[in-house]
Amino acid sequence: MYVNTKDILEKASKEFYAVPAFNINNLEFLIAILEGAVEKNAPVIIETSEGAIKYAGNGDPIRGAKFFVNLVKGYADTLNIPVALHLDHGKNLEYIAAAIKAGYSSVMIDASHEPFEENLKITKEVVKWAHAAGVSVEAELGQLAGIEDNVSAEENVLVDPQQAKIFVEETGVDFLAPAIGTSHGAFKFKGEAKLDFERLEKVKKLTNIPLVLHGASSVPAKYVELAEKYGADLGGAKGVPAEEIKKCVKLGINKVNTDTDLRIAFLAGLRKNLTENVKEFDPRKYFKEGMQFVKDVVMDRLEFLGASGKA
Ligand SMILES: O=C(COP(=O)(O)O)N(O)CCCOP(=O)(O)O
Ligand SMILES: [Zn+2]
Repeated sequence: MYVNTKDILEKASKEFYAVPAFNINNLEFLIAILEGAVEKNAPVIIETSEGAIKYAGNGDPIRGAKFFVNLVKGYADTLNIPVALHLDHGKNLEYIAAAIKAGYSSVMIDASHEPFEENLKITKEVVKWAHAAGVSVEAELGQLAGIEDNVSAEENVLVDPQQAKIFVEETGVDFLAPAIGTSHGAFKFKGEAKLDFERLEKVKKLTNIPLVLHGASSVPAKYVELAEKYGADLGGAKGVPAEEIKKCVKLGINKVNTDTDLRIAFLAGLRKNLTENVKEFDPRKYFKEGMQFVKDVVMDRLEFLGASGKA
């Protein structure tokens, strides 16, 4: 069933587990994610960035947002697990408006690149707007480095826990993404993973709302190696070890953003399938292996985050 993200996350926050938020850009990832969540009897959050909405709507935010609401809501309403649809890294008010209007469960207003006061002001506005439409809101404090399509920043700026307390009180935001050292994409960390657990613990104590971990892909070696075996070049790919993510969940992370892991798993399956079936030209066949690998990553993540059986 199609639900509000806040309902999923408040339950997770109370019971100290986390729910993965998986990014999609197409039908195949959505099917693989939802079927994995059904198999694990788990709640799941589907999220689309502005880049995904632009891609699905061929540049038109209203078309792209409506496309995803109809696709996700249509599929979710036939299932007995809670499914929410979230706008990830909303920066452009046109996209945020399109998502709210189309019927997204929640939106992220990402004004983390702005000075604190400006981020607070913009977030407060969006919260008023979204809440009036029954839509919950995520915001970000501090900045993640790293690069994905539309989401990039030069360097990490870690969250200030005292600022987080003021920010949550003043804006009424429903869940918060504190930057604690992760980064987007497949090439995280120069050396060893370094997450600021102390800072995270302080933010949870001072805000007491569901928290979000961005840049949380683990970049599993098995899929990197398989993709490279069939011609990909992912040299130096490195993610967040699962154990570090589990520690973050214990300290109050309840939404875990995962995009890169699905991309690499799908890439490995697609490259393998196309190489081994040179005569195949039916996408319903040559996408299957990549979809299965995505489903495997989804089920593994639901398990280790403690979301399995929580539907
Ligand atoms: O936090 C994450 C994903 O982190 P990951 O790269 O570690 O999976 N996200 O918010 C996903 C951002 C995707 O943006 P785009 O569609 O523009 O490429
Ligand atoms: Zn992110």
